[in-house]
Amino acid sequence: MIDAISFSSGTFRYLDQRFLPLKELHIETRDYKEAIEAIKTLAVRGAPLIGASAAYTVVLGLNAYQGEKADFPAYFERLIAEVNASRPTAVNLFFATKKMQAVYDANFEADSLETLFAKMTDEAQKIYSDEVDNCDRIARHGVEQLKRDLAGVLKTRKLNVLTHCNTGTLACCGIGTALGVIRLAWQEGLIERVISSESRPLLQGLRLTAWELEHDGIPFVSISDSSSAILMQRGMIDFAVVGADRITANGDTANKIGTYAHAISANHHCIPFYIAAPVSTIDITLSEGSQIPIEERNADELRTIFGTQVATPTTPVVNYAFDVTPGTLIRGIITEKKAVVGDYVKGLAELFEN
Ligand SMILES: CSC[C@H]1O[C@H](OP(=O)(O)O)[C@H](O)[C@@H]1O
Repeated sequence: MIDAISFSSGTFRYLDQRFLPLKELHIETRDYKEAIEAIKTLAVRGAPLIGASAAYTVVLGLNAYQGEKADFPAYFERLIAEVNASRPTAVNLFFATKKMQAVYDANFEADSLETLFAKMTDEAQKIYSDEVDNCDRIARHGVEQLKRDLAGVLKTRKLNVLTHCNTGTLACCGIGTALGVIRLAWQEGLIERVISSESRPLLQGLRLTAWELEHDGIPFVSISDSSSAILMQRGMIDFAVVGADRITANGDTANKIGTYAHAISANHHCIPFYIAAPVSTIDITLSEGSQIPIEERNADELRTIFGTQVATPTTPVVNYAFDVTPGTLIRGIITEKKAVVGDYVKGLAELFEN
C-alpha cells in the first residue's frame, strides 16, 4: 500500500503530495511547526489523513516540551490551538485533537509527563490504525449498497463510476473511502471504468487519484470537472461516489469544490450519488450544511498552475476549497458502521448510539 504518512521514534514521515505524480518526495520531521505547515499547504491532505497527521503533530509538540509539569497545561493549550488553526473544514482534524485532549484530561493529574506523553502517542497511533480499518468496512458497506441499488444494471454489465478529488490512501490512511469502495467493487468484478474528475484548482483527481488508480491497474479516464454532465447525459456514468470533509446531522456534506455541481447533474440524470466517509467525518453538533466553515484559499491557486502564471497577478478571484451538497441530493452515506439511506437525521444519529 502507498506510504502516505507514518510515525515512529518521534519522527513524522510523509509523502509530499504537492509533487505527485511526477515526483515521490518523502519528508521526515520532528518539528510540529513544520508538520502544521504540511497540513496548511496540502503536502498532506484528505480529511481522515489530516486527522491522523494532526494527532502526530500534537505528539511532535509534546516531544518538544522542555519545561516543568506545572507549566505544561498552558503550553498544551497553545499547541492544540495552533494545530486546530491549520485547516477549518475537515472535522477529522478536530475529532483527532479532541481525542488527544481527552487523554490529557484523563491522565495529566496522576501521570508523569513521560507516562502521559506515551499514552498520547498511543492514542495518535490508534487514530491512524482506526482510519485504516474504517476504510475496509466502508468499502464493504459501499459495495453491498451498490449491489442493492444497481442490481438491474449489474444483470447485464459492469458499472462506470464518477469520483471527485482524491479519497484513496493518500487521503485516508487505508485503502480509501470513496476510492476504497471503488477498489473493492473493482476486485469483485463490478466496475468497468472509473471517471476521475480533475478537481481544480489543485488537481487532486488528475494528479493523485489517477496515480493511485494507475498504481492498482484499475481502468480510468480523467476528465475536466465541467465534463461530468455531458458524460451523464450520454449514459457514461452509472453512479458517483465521493468523500467528505464534514457531514452535518441532516446529511448535508462538505467536500472538495465541484462536488455540489456533480451532485446536481447526477440528480438531474437520476444517477445515484453516494458519500463515503468514516463516522469521524460526521459533525452531529451541526444541524445543517450552512453551518460548516468553508475554507477559502489563496487566489494564486487559480492565477497560477503549479508555478506558471496563467492569469494576471491582480485578477480578482474567489477560491472556495469546498462546497456543500444537500442531503436531499445524496442517495446514501456509507460509513464503517453501515450505509445510511433515507432519513439522515435519524440514521446518522443512530451511528452515535452505543
Ligand atoms: C477522504 S478525503 C476527504 C476529502 O478531503 C479532500 O480535501 P483536500 O484535498 O482539500 O484535503 C477532498 O475534499 C476529499 O474528498
